[in-house]
Amino acid sequence: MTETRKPLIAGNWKMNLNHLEAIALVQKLAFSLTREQLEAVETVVLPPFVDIRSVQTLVDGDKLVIGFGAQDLSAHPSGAYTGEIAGSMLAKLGCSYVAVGHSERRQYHEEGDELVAAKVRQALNNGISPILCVGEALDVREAGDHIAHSVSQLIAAVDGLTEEELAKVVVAYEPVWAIGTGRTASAEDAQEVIGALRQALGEKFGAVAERVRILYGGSVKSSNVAQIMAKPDIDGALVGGASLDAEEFAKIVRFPEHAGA
Ligand SMILES: O=C(CO)COP(=O)(O)O
Repeated sequence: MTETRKPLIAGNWKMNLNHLEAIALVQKLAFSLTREQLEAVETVVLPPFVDIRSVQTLVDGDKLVIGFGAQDLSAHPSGAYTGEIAGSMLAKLGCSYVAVGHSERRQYHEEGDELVAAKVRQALNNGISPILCVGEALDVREAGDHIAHSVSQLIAAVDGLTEEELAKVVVAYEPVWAIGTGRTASAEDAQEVIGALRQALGEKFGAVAERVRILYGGSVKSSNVAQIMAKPDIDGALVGGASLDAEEFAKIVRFPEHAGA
């Protein structure tokens, strides 16, 4: 974390919580966090598509300083793509962010680098910041190729963007072996890869790389977030399981207050 990039804590709910449960969670979150805390740390939820309209109504109605977005979007602008959701539809709902290239999409829906790049393009074309997820599986890490693998996923997805577009991208380093396993990467391991990601962006795009926020994701909890956030290149967290509990998620957002952690 550095003074120049605002910390971002985003909760990826995955396929959990219906729209009523979504309202309840966001309300609890709003009660648990002060305006100062929400202004110090940008706080975002990524609910399932069907919850977004309800979350939008609550956030707008109560003027909450909580952002929201989606977990995926179509690579196409509109048309005969049954079951898909266009970036323009998400923009109309007030989404500020959309996760792109999450390892669960790459793994279970066979999303490759080309498709991920097209989704990044669609997000930016609609004024939405993609949260671009990259990260290696266990076999890749054991082979010592985790940096090359993650850098390659990143560069493939941002190739061709302008500096101005890149500045709107949020990157999330999520090692697959740390997702939902309770096995968090050490803060040093996360910094190693995230530092390399920023360096690769710097080599390709120049100084704008210093403005790109790069998050860590994988078993982040209130008990480990402060150590992770203490690293210079880590600007926030993409939180899965722990974001489904309002009190725990609020504790994560309050990481600057975790004394001496
Ligand atoms: O995949 C993740 C967030 O996108 C991380 O999930 P967990 O926090 O449940 O490990």
